Amino acid sequence: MEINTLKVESSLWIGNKRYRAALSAWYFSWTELDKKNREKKTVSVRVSEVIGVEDGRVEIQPQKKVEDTDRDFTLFYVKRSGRGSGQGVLWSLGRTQFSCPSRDLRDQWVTQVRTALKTHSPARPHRLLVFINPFGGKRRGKQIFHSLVAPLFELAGISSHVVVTERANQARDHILKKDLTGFDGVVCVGGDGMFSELLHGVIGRTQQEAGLSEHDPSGVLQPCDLHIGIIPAGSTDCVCFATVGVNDPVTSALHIIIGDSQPLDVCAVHHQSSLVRYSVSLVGYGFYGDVLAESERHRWMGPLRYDYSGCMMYLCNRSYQGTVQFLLADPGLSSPRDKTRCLSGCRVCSESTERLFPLSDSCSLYSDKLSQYSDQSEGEWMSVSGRFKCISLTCMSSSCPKSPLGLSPSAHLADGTGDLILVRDTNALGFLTYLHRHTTSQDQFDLPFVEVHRVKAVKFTLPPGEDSGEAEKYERSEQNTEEEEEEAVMEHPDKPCVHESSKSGSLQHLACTAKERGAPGKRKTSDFLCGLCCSKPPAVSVWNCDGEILPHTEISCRVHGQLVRLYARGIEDEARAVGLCEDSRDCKGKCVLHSR
Ligand SMILES: CCCCCCCCCCCCC/C=C/[C@@H](O)[C@H](CO)NC(=O)CCCCCCCCCCCCCCC
Ligand SMILES: Nc1ncnc2c1ncn2[C@@H]1O[C@H](COP(=O)(O)OP(=O)(O)OP(=O)(O)O)[C@@H](O)[C@H]1O
Ligand SMILES: [Ca+2]
Repeated sequence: MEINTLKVESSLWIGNKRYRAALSAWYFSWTELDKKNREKKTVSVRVSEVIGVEDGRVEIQPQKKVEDTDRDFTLFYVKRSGRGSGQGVLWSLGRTQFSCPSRDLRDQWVTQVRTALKTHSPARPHRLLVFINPFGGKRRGKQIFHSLVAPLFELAGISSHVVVTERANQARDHILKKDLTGFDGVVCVGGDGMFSELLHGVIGRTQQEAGLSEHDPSGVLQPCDLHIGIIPAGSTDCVCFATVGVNDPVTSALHIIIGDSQPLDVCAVHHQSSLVRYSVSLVGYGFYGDVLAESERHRWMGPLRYDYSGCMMYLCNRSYQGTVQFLLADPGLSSPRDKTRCLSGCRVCSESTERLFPLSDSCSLYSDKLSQYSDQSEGEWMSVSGRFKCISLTCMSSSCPKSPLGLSPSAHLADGTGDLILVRDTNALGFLTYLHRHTTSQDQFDLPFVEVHRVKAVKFTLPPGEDSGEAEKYERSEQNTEEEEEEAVMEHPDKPCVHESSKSGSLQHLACTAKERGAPGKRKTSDFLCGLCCSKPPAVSVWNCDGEILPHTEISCRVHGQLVRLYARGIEDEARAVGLCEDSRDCKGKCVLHSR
């Protein structure tokens, strides 16, 4: 065996085939040799993607089995196994058992691989704090963690402290208040709601420790060092999907183990001078707010509640008035319609890191954390007023299984901006076309009633005279439906349904009079839709903030570039990962991911 600081090399056997194996700072590779010592196929594994090495012949799936033979060792590593249902690459645990000519050589290989991991893959977590929501998604969080993730963490030598939550906000409060010494990161097993708890905990804790207030709408926030990992086990899993490209627990566990690090923009939502919530995905008013509010009444349906409520709210054909003001991002850097995708190693995001943290270097990324806003001129505020089907602000693409390219397919995970999508009032067919384009590769912004802007900040105000009775008012108007309906029948039996008289209402099948609809108590199930839609539609909607309803209508939002870091690497371009596409921008559309 040849050993020097950078290279280890020897002959090894896999089954009855002979190989020349080599370990360098970057790769562990093995090349098959024929009887005449001619080289055949080579397999290379990046050292950064080695999960672990064990003495003997070891299996961990479906159960751990160890055959402690003297001359063997087993290498575990990341194996790319196709594209799954998303845009990214599914990872699984690769395993190869090597036989050495002597025990001594076996021990040297094991020691050298472990040394290479420590030296050349130093950002891996050693200790993690894991929160499992036993009720998220299909209620499989505990099973997913214990059967799929824990064995991988154990193999990689990661110790995890597991908290199975007993109430909402327990994970957030734990991070805000408990001693976190020794933890390299926090992990949630659940959906976007659980991620949001960790996000609020980590940002809040970091600001507390830095002595900064979260309430100043124009204040600077301290970027967070504690990494967040997501093991997807929720209903939408949008954050996982948009940052990894698939929602697969094993893929996410492997990204956590190898210590991948993906910075993420965060939007802070304020009402007057207080912080309301943070968002990384959707801050949405109108349709998406209504869908969420409606879905909360049907939690028992599980993940299907969104489809059901989506159909209901679509049929209600509502729109809302308001004024949206926004601060444009530098159009010279990128555009929401430039047809690019933010992929692993994205140039726009890397250049943003340099711009946001100008004095940073690889050793101290946040050495000048607060300088990011010092030279930033605010720019000019633009304003758009009118009636909207929906208003969406998204800091990332917000791709998810329902919409594989997302709300804004060219949005960037870490460029310090968000995409503001304004969908003006239109007829039902127009809005259906807009929604449907989220499920195909057709451009959803190429519609006359849709506009999209890349922004740094947004403000929303209601029309003058429309008092901002806030979200409770919306709730009341929804709850009072039955009483109001009863009154309508008694007082105005022939009053037409709002859709019948509505200018844009193409939902003629819903047109009916109050008398035809009948009093709520006597209504047939088939009348339910009319009950939902034909009561006086609320003049004010609610804001959906990453799946939570906000308690205020008039809000201001500001994007904080790269405020948190996830154990992820962005969406891997499969072609690039296997060496077909070296540059995500220069593949000339030949690879699958850039052919859109
Ligand atoms: C004709 C088919 C149209 C399909 C349209 C699909 C559009 C899908 C767009 C998904 C956008 C997800 C944005 C991410 C939001 C997350 O931060 C948040 C937290 O998890 N999720 C939700 O708020 C949960 C929000 C979930 C929204 C689901 C909306 C479903 C709409 C279905 C409309 C069907 C109309 C059919 C008419 C006959
Ligand atoms: N033990 C618990 N009991 C009740 N609620 C909880 C508990 N633990 C966490 N929660 C809350 O449940 C909400 C939903 O959880 P989660 O995001 O994991 O699953 P989900 O139903 O799939 O939601 P999403 O649609 O956001 O993906 C979260 O907002 C979280 O605060
Ligand atoms: Ca962004």
